[in-house]
Amino acid sequence: MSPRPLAALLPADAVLDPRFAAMPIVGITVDSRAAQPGWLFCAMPGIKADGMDFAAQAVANGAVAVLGERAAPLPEGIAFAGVPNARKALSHVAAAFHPRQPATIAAVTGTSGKTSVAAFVRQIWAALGLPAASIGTVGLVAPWGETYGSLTTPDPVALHALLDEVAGRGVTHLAMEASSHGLDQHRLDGVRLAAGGFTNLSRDHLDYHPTLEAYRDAKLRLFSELLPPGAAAAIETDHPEAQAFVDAAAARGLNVLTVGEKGSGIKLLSIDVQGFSQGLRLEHRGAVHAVRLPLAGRFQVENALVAAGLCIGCGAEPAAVFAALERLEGAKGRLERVGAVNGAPVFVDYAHKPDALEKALEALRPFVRDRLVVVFGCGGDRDPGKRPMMGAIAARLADRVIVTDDNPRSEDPAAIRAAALAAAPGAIEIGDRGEAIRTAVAELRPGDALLIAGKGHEPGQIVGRTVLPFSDHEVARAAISAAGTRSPQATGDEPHFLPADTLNRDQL
Ligand SMILES: CC(=O)N[C@H]1[C@@H](OP(=O)(O)OP(=O)(O)OC[C@H]2O[C@@H](n3ccc(=O)[nH]c3=O)[C@H](O)[C@@H]2O)O[C@H](CO)[C@@H](O)[C@@H]1O[C@H](C)C(=O)N[C@@H](C)C(=O)N[C@H](CCC(=O)O)C(=O)O
Ligand SMILES: Nc1ncnc2c1ncn2[C@@H]1O[C@H](COP(=O)(O)OP(=O)(O)OP(=O)(O)O)[C@@H](O)[C@H]1O
Ligand SMILES: N[C@H](CCC[C@H](N)C(=O)O)C(=O)O
Ligand SMILES: [Mg+2]
Repeated sequence: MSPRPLAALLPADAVLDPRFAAMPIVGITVDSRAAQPGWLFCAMPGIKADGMDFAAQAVANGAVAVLGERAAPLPEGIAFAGVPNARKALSHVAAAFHPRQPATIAAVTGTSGKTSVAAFVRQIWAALGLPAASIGTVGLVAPWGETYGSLTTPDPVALHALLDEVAGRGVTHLAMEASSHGLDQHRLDGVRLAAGGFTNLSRDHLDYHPTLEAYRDAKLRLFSELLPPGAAAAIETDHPEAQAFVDAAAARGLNVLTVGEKGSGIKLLSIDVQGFSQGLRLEHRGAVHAVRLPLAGRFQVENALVAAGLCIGCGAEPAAVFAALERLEGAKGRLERVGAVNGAPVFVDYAHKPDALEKALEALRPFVRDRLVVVFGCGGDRDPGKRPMMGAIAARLADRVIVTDDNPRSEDPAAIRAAALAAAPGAIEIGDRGEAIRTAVAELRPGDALLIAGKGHEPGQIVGRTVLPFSDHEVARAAISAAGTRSPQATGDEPHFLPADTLNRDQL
């Protein structure tokens, strides 16, 4: 990056000694360990630490300026920029340092469905011939390839570097996920948003947010503070929590488009389940559109409509948007069929919270003649209240439950499993996730279906501080081929318990 004068990077409420206004800044960071000569170190008051305590280390590494909420002793010649809110200021600085952004950016929030909606919005735009990308839990997905990132909403420095890069490479349309952490920590405050979407709200992240209300308020920020008046808001209105989002959006002067059975922007008139596809009748501005959505599960209808609403809200032609829904592909690891044993399909899914697990199991039930089997676990260092709830949902909605490890992180994996097992009578326990998947696959009979939930696209398993390479896809595929070679009657791909004429094999 070319150097920028320090004053040009700072928000209007920053206080800076004018001597330093023209100081050239060649890089920015929030991590003292990453600071380099000529950089600005932004000291964040964190959850575990206060970044200002590391200002001296940043300076020792070459930082020439420090931004923060409180002054700390700094050597002569080092600039200090005082700001009232360091996280807000960081977003401003990052956006000023990496100035390019795609012209049209849509952000989606909600407890479940963000990754799916972001993928769908990107696919719809691409189908309309627009250079489109998405940023979220599965990383950056761009016309030239995919780059995995670790956060759903990257921190502002990483986020704006990415926005600048994709805009520079010709992307004009970008869909991104707005996580509650990201909204709460002002990670998106520097993003120029054209539209915002809301899917649903249920229990999640209560290890971080003190209450469900605080969690909801973080998500509301997208509509009440971040989207500029006149921007579009696509809101799924079939959930009771939706009203608060509609009210916030209306109060902000947004162009609200509600979607769903109760929606008035895109009204869902009917759903006709056709194998793993769904025939939808939709009403938009008085016209009725018939759409064959090539995805299973009621929840994917919700996601597809929010995505359509975002694209229409950003100016796309409605009929072309509805036509594009017919070619949507599910996001990686979201109710993704990875193969079949004895005709029993095996799905990898990212449900790691109660509502998502419930929706994923409900989505598969219509396709099961004998047993619905689920393998799942719960993440360590995350809201422990989710564990018994997920155990109870699995026991209620599946016929065979295997409780295994997800990402134990710093916790004792056996204690995490015990919390889920306590609410799941009849469940069996197999801690080793690979072994749990192999056991479930080996037992599959005609008429069964298997859901492997919780890790979706994740390429590793976090145990302690180590990330061990692990992929549900790879383990499941290996187990399926091992079962296939053992079982003479295995047919490979046909889930023969479904009427053949209702099948859409591409999506199975
Ligand atoms: C809980 C959480 O959100 N933490 C985020 C937060 O870190 P923090 O406030 O805890 O940082 P801290 O450890 O207290 O340190 C304070 C500051 O001192 C700095 N520091 C620290 C040590 C040092 O030697 N030198 C130094 O400069 C740190 O860089 C930091 O800026 O701010 C950091 C950037 O400023 C984020 O990288 C970090 O995300 C961590 C890695 C994380 O795991 N976040 C997850 C929970 C998260 O954000 N998840 C959401 C939701 C996912 C979803 O459900 O979809 C996401 O968007 O991914
Ligand atoms: N609209 C929805 N309602 C309920 N459950 C959903 C919905 N969409 C997806 N799910 C379930 O939640 C899981 C995660 O979906 P997705 O990755 O699209 O959501 P997300 O909001 O990005 O989640 P995360 O915050 O964990 O990244 C899916 O695998 C599926 O089980
Ligand atoms: N972004 C989510 C991902 C959870 C994934 C799940 N596999 C788990 O580890 O709980 C989180 O950090 O809470
Ligand atoms: Mg996500």
